[in-house]
Amino acid sequence: MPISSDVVARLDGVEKRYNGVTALDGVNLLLQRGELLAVLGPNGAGKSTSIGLLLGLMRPDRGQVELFGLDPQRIDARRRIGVMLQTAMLPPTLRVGELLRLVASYYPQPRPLEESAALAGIGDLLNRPYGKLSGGQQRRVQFALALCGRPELVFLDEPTVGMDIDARRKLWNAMRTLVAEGCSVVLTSHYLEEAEALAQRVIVMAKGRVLSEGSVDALRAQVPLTRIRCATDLDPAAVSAWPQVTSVEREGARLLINTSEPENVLRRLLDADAGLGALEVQRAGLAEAFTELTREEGEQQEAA
Ligand SMILES: Nc1ncnc2c1ncn2[C@@H]1O[C@H](COP(=O)(O)OP(=O)(O)OP(=O)(O)O)[C@@H](O)[C@H]1O
Repeated sequence: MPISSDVVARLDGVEKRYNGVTALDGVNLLLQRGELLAVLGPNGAGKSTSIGLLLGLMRPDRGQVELFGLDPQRIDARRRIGVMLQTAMLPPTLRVGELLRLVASYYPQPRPLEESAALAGIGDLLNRPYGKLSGGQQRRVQFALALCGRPELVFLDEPTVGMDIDARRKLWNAMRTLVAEGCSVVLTSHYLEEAEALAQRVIVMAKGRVLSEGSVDALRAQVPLTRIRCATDLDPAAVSAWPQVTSVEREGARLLINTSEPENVLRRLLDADAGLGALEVQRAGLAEAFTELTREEGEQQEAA
């Protein structure tokens, strides 16, 4: 079947094993032009392996891998991507401006240096040797290197680890700018709020398989939980035995209740405790959906 030119990256029925360990077990993934796809999953889920295959760093045992419809090891495919991996080995004595010029020279139509520096918020670091920067500053330089070639597709593997909140927000804005320019982004992250804030589409992986795929809203809807928080003297163990209560935690004087039937549980709470106060009711976020999905997967595998 011909692949639409809007597909920039594709894994099709991909299997990958390392000495008997199955890292990917039949993974399908399509990335469209101009979308930000977040790949989520617990440690060992297969996220880095999926990215490594798309970067041509390794070959699949089965299935097909394509970048812009080409073999990912082809130079004409690689010139269209930018990459920020979890670890970067960059020469510590080179100044940031020199590094940016060097990496930009690999690309046919790079961004002007000032534009890359402004997007990554490193305008004041250009004359500093890379090795003398803080961890968070180095991450911002690595981000600038990923986007300096004006790539059509950027891979960001846990890009905001080690950044303070301000730097993280700035990087989020820069990612939004890239996407607005039509660039596609593959983002892996352990910060679920990052996926929630940025992603058009989310893939949840566990144990080498894709468990769920869709928008953040669709993923949330798969786990229709509501979170009730209130100050009460009720016994958490008793509340957790009520029907449709998924979990109960104590947070100081408050209880945190997850439920699929918030109206019924609220009615019962108010009846049971006339002194109940500080009530908050909130739809569960991506974090709860993600925990629920990966927990179910673990239980199914244990039962099998
Ligand atoms: N080079 C390797 N040799 C042997 N096993 C490997 C190798 N790389 C990955 N694995 C195994 O493959 C599986 C998937 O690993 P992968 O690094 O893709 O997961 P991940 O989702 O990126 O995890 P993390 O969130 O911890 O980065 C794991 O069981 C891992 O131990």
